[in-house]
Amino acid sequence: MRKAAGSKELSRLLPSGEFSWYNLNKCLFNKQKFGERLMANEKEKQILALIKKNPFISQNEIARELKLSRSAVANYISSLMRKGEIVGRAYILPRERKITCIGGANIDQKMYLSGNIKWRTSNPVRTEKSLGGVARNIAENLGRLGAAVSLVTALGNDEAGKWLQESTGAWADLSPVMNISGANTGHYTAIIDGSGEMIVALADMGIYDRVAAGQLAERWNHIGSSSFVLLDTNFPKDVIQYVITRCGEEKIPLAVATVSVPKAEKLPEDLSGIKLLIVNRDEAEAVAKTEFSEKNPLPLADVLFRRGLEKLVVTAGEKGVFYFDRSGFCGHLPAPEAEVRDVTGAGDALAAGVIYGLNEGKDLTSACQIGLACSYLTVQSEKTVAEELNGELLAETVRNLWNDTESNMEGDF
Ligand SMILES: Nc1ncnc2c1ncn2[C@@H]1O[C@H](COP(=O)(O)OP(=O)(O)O)[C@@H](O)[C@H]1O
Ligand SMILES: O=c1[nH]cc([C@@H]2O[C@H](COP(=O)(O)O)[C@@H](O)[C@H]2O)c(=O)[nH]1
Repeated sequence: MRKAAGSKELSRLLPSGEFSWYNLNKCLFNKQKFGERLMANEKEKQILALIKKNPFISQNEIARELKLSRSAVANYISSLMRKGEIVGRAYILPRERKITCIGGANIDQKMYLSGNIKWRTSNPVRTEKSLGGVARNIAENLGRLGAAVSLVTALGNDEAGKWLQESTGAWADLSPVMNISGANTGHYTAIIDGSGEMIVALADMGIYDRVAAGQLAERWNHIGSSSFVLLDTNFPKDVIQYVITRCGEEKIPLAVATVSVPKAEKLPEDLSGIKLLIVNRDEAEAVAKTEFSEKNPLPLADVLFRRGLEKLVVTAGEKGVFYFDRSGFCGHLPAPEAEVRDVTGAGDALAAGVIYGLNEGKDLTSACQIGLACSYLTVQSEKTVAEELNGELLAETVRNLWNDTESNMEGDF
């Protein structure tokens, strides 16, 4: 028989399977220690189960799941390593240069009037269908530019979901898509007047309310290895909060595009964790609860920086973009004059271009020029994402539009 173990040695013996009567008897002399040990064993078992399920799980994730502090998790893991229950760590690969877009994928139905709308009577229109959804549009734009991109969205098991899956699969990795049974894929209906401007749009997107933070957590292996994440505000508030918190904790650059005024209001008070917020003027006012003035937009930017935001891009239709960095740098670039056919998707194209530029290491001014070039191509197309967009056309458009312009227009209001 083994030599009697002291209480310290005992703690090493207990979980390793060598649980003899002798050891147990010794334990009974120290009931309190034994009780603590059992609790520790329970936690260690739970930690082991989580690691078996996901060998890449981080200590922060374990801590969150088991409601422990990260340092307590670290202690349990050291103990498990000493006992040989964990023999080493999974290799952590460098972040891939992959952009993950999280949010909506819809079918867009656009009704084109030949002139102005006449209310309370029927108006003749021409109807077109195309693929939409802010996160999906941004993913397709990025894919067309040649970026490695993936899309985390929610699709119904219907014809629309099938169409979205088949067509967007050409531009983005759709392996993290969530299929929601019994829900209709999102639909967006817009009425466009004779000048290409949207008069009103209707969003039938109840499917996004079925998305829960747990579904994002299950996909975090995929999301967490991205070099940039884009989140739109289609999903519920707690899902938005979850992505912002995790990207902040794990220092993953996160851009948020706000979708619409009602959906912009889902953003939390604390914006730390967001590297870049892309909003139009109305959405900017809704998030900041402050008036946006083109002559002096700094007070609005300042409100958002005080809430933890790092960079802000405000799109202003034909007036172009206003951009700001918490460091105090800011600028304005007008939109290139274009023959507008349909503005749908122009904001998403702009967001895609800015994210593409930042992911390529460009400064904010150059990234905004890339964004404006993308939206310039989009407003001239009836499609929500310009079909002719590719890396070469973008480079040529940027050269043609910005070659003779001073690119750094700091403080120019
Ligand atoms: N009438 C227009 N003429 C030229 N460019 C436009 C026009 N409308 C929009 N754009 C371009 O699309 C971008 C986004 O448009 P905006 O209307 O601000 O956003 P959203 O479509 O998201 O509401 C603008 O910054 C601009 O570059
Ligand atoms: O509540 C929403 N409204 C609209 C969209 C999408 O927004 C796009 C239009 O973008 P923009 O605002 O840039 O025109 C459309 O493809 C539409 O499907 C969305 O995802 N969620």
